[in-house]
Amino acid sequence: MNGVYQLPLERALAGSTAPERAAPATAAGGSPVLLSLDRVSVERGGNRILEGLSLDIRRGSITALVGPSGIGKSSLLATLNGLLRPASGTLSVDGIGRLQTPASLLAHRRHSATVFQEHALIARLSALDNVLLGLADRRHPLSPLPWPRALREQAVAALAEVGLLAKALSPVSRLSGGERQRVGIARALVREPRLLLADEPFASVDPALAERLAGEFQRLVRERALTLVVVLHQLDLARRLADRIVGLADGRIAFDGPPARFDAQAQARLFPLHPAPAPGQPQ
Ligand SMILES: Nc1ncnc2c1ncn2[C@@H]1O[C@H](COP(=O)(O)OP(=O)(O)OP(=O)(O)O)[C@@H](O)[C@H]1O
Repeated sequence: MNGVYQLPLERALAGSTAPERAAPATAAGGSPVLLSLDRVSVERGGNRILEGLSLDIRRGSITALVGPSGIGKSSLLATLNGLLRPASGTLSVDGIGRLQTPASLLAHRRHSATVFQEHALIARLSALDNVLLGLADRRHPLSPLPWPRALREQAVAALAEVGLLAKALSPVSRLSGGERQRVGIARALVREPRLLLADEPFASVDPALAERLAGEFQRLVRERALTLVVVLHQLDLARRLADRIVGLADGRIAFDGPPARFDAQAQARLFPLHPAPAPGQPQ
């Protein structure tokens, strides 16, 4: 019998398996820096796409990365995750230092998790098994054994956290778009990351659900003392969700400030081909 079906779901329902929460983060402005980019340049396919980016990301903050399609937002996210090595410049992480050695990269990646636009789930596997994949680096890659009980309980707790416990054993192919996105979020949360990266996490859900999920991200950041960097195309949502907006244009940071300062002019500078709508018009 697959170990999945022996799960102590009742315990999770009673909340007894929920991991201990860290203390809530303090206000973003006064929090220590978690991650620091110093004159980072990034190349893809031999082309330089980001040039000399310097950026401090504070603990407990929510940063929205915005900018035209193809400008390098996903590449910047992959750089923050340590998946993409800068062509020049340095990335430093609190408690680890400069990410220069394989060991420092591994330590950073262990504390990071990414939510992807297309969920990157395996449709034939259950929601629970997909969440467990988020813990793939916590056991031997060739292990033929069922997942250890402690990891399965962690996965159940992560599904409970996003309100999907009832669908834990359903194949992902039978879940709605919003439910799949929740599985993707649970798969990131199960890693108990301190840095959560999200690449257009609301791209395939309707506007009402996007609002709700954005609210859940805010709650998770607050309750789990997470730091969130999220790539968003929906600018209105970026304004409501984030406490800081970083806009990319021409390979550089063209805007960096609170949502209140991301006005129509700032928006028009980032998106010159798409003039800002008149006040009251949808974006
Ligand atoms: N694996 C890759 N190999 C080569 N070039 C790539 C690769 N991935 C992305 N690029 C190129 O790097 C540039 C930046 O891409 P990236 O996906 O980071 O942009 P983006 O701002 O996230 O775009 P979008 O908003 O459309 O998702 C683009 O010109 C893209 O074609």
